[in-house]
Amino acid sequence: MLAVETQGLAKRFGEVVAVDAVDLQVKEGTVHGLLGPNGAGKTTLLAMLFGLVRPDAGSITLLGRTQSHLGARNLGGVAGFVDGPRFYPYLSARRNLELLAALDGGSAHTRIDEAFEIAGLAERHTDKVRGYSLGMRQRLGIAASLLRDPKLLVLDEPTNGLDPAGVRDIRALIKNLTDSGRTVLLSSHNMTEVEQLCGEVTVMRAGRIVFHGTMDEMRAQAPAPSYLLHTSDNDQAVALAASRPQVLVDRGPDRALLVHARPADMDAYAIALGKSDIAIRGYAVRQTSLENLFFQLTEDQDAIPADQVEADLAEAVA
Ligand SMILES: Nc1ncnc2c1ncn2[C@@H]1O[C@H](COP(=O)(O)OP(=O)(O)OP(=O)(O)O)[C@@H](O)[C@H]1O
Repeated sequence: MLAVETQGLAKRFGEVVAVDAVDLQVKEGTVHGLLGPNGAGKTTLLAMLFGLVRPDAGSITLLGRTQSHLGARNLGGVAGFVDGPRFYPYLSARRNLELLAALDGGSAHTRIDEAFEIAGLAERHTDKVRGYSLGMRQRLGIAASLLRDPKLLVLDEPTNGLDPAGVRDIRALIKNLTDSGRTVLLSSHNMTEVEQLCGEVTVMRAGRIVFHGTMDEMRAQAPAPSYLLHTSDNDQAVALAASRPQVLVDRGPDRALLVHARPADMDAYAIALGKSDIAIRGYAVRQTSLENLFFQLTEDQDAIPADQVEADLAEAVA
């Protein structure tokens, strides 16, 4: 059963094609990452799911109900936020949730205390939202979504702009929520975040889907990671790599070498450097293999169909 299914979904703003014939499939009970760089069309796609933006073409089915002409009216079981949650800053967090619960009706008001508890805001529920940090506002946004006891939670870049502690707290909160079997659709431009939280992923570029699959399928397609290496003798280090086809070495920034290699090949190369009396003075992962794949998928100049990208990657890996 699919929690979200779109078919041929499209939206353009004047000359800009924001979303282009997107078939998105999110399985029930999964945490699904919608990944893409700025401007890929994630927010527009999510706004269409909520009925906040009217599609030019295509259909949307949420929790088995087709939404194409119903707009925002038929969102039972669906909650979340697009483009950041919004609250009345001059009211307390509790008053904000009370107003939202009153709008939602039903049993929403009985979940207010629990929502504050889950979001880690129980101590601060009487504070005015004006005094909340960005991270607390994001958590309040998630608390507000929980009032609906949603089956499907849609979160648009919930860690955007947060400091490292804020990012950690939101990720921990999302992890907790997903343990309870909800479907979560999470948009992000951060590969590591999606890797940590999601089992499945859809990657968008310029309004189109360029990858869809499980994280394991993505890992299997990913190219080698890249490393920055500082050595005592770069010329000799480059010469040593010449006899190792699995290790590609370029000159990197700040007199570092940029090395592309699978971890086992990198280990063997590092050992060989030591045996040749070449000291390693610095060693850092520059991009993980998944980050490299993300850049490959999203940064090429010309639009390449998803099946072509996948075929190219499979060939490169083989
Ligand atoms: N209301 C609008 N009017 C005109 N253009 C828009 C509008 N909303 C989005 N766009 C354009 O549509 C494209 C997709 O934008 P969108 O915000 O959906 O991408 P995104 O992946 O969410 O990126 P970001 O992470 O920067 O929000 C961009 O080129 C954007 O400039």
